[in-house]
Amino acid sequence: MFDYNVVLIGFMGAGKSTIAELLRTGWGMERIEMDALIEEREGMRISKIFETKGEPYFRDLETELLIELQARSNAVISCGGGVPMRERNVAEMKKNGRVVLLTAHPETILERVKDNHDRPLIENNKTVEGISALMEARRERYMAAADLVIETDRKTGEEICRELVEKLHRMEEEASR
Ligand SMILES: Nc1ncnc2c1ncn2[C@@H]1O[C@H](COP(=O)(O)OP(=O)(O)O)[C@@H](O)[C@H]1O
Ligand SMILES: O=C(O)C1=C[C@@H](OP(=O)(O)O)[C@@H](O)[C@H](O)C1
Ligand SMILES: [Mg+2]
Repeated sequence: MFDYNVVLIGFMGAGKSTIAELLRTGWGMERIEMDALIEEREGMRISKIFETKGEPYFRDLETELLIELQARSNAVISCGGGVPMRERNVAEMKKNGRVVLLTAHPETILERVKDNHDRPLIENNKTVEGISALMEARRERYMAAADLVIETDRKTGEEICRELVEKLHRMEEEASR
């Protein structure tokens, strides 16, 4: 469908993994889930990697994986929420990808993540205030990395996918004019 990768970024719970799966099933794109690949290779859940090896170790794995993924195309790459915080990572994802930022308000995020316990960075402060603070700290880098921004509050996954595909096609048309 695309001759590049679609790279999904955004805060935890913005819907990156969900939208990647829908683009796989509904649009036939190959789905690459960075967190799942890292878990598989390390033989450990993300929370266990943070606990036993530390966050910097995990961040290095993310960078190595992104570099490796540049060999792909027409894949949807679902990043972990922290990936765009490293400038090097953003440079990598832009080499062969269009970067799509999914956003949602902290209240929506809290509702979506409250019953999941595999997000170590928010596990100890799962409140609107805690989520807002981390979101604010990340906003600037997220926006700087994005080629396209899609708000996800009160939209279904299918609606978000349709909007994403339409906007990317429109971007291509405009670029080719
Ligand atoms: N548009 C949406 N509307 C309602 N719930 C959603 C939506 N997108 C994702 N979710 C739910 O929110 C939770 C987190 O989504 P996920 O795709 O894992 O986010 P991310 O990968 O960005 O952390 C999941 O339970 C998912 O089913
Ligand atoms: O925002 C982050 O720093 C993280 C987000 C998580 O992925 P999701 O965004 O898919 O929850 C996961 O990579 C890890 O817990 C760190
Ligand atoms: Mg995810």
